[in-house]
Amino acid sequence: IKHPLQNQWTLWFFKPDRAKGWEENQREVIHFDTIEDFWSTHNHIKSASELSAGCDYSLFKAGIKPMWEDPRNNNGGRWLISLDKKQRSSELDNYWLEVILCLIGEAFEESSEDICGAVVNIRPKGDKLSVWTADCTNRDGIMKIGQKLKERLGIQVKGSIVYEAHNDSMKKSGSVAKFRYTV
Ligand SMILES: CN(C)c1nc(=O)c2c([nH]1)N([C@@H]1O[C@H](COP(=O)(O)OP(=O)(O)O)[C@@H](O)[C@H]1O)CN2C
Repeated sequence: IKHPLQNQWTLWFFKPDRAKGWEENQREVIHFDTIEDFWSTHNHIKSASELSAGCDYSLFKAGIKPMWEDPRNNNGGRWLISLDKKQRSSELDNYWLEVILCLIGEAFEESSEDICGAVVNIRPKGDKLSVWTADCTNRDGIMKIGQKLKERLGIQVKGSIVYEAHNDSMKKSGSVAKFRYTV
């Protein structure tokens, strides 16, 4: 038999097509809930670093859409890890896999309840990884998740990851939303 995961997950792919709306460009790729099905998916789709500019992968708990407006997301926020251009070839794919393994492996213990999903954005100005949580006021849970992410990704630099509320990201002027927490 296959080894069941604690949660069911849906992988989404975003490809920017100006002829369609943002939401229409989010496509469900596959749904999985066993370790074996995760690995077979992971091994047969393009790696994040092979995607073209403007594309995203999103891995969210089944039933949660990878967008601010989903009821499970709209009071939440995201831990944001911004990479510089040269990290695409050296670290992006390893970081993305590690983030996925934290999610499906429930690495955040009791704070795993707050996890909604994770996103990787492939962008010319620098790729981004984010982990979305359900409640931007749950400081303890958010800090536990941030600490664990830094530890698992081996990120040493203080202040290198920031937590933004989706409400701030939605309204951001320019490219930087103000952040609520950092580790
Ligand atoms: C339901 N809905 C429309 C909607 N719902 C959403 O949840 C949502 C959007 N729209 N997003 C749109 O993409 C632009 C780029 O953000 P980016 O995160 O790709 O980052 P870049 O600026 O391309 O680096 C955002 O400015 C926003 O327009 C982003 N986003 C998450």
